[in-house]
Amino acid sequence: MSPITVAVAADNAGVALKKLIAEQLEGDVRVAEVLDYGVHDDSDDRAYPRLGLAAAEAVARGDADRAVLICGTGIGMCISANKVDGVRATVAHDSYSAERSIKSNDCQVLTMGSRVIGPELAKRLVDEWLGYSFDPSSASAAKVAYITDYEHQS
Ligand SMILES: O=C(CO)[C@H](O)COP(=O)(O)O
Repeated sequence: MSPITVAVAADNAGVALKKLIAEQLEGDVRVAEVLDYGVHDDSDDRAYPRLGLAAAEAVARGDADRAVLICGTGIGMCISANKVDGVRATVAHDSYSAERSIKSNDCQVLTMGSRVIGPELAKRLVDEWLGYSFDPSSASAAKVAYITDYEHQS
């Protein structure tokens, strides 16, 4: 896989973890570029959908290949990102879910909760997650296509 562009975003609950994840991504040879959609410090109290939607829209436009979004639980970021056409987002705080989010579901967006997961585990999951890719010839592809078809109907 050639190096990819990863968007990151967080609300003020997740900004400290986002900084750690962004630093790790910037030092990873599998990542060509990190696009940071904010917030940049915890005095910025913009609500999570504003940040998460901006990053998810970057994925939908093709400006980013993937995104890592962080709030207190990861849930609000996940709900927000999934509202953007063509974006599949998941909360994952364990290795197996992070893996299957790519291999089964072709998710472009991983969300995590800074109040749920510790920084070292979060960094490890992101490292593993970068190593997975979706196989469009797999049996999972038709299942994901069903979701995309539904999205295009509405
Ligand atoms: O975790 C969040 C949303 O899922 C966010 O960081 C905090 O949201 P709040 O509990 O509504 O303030």
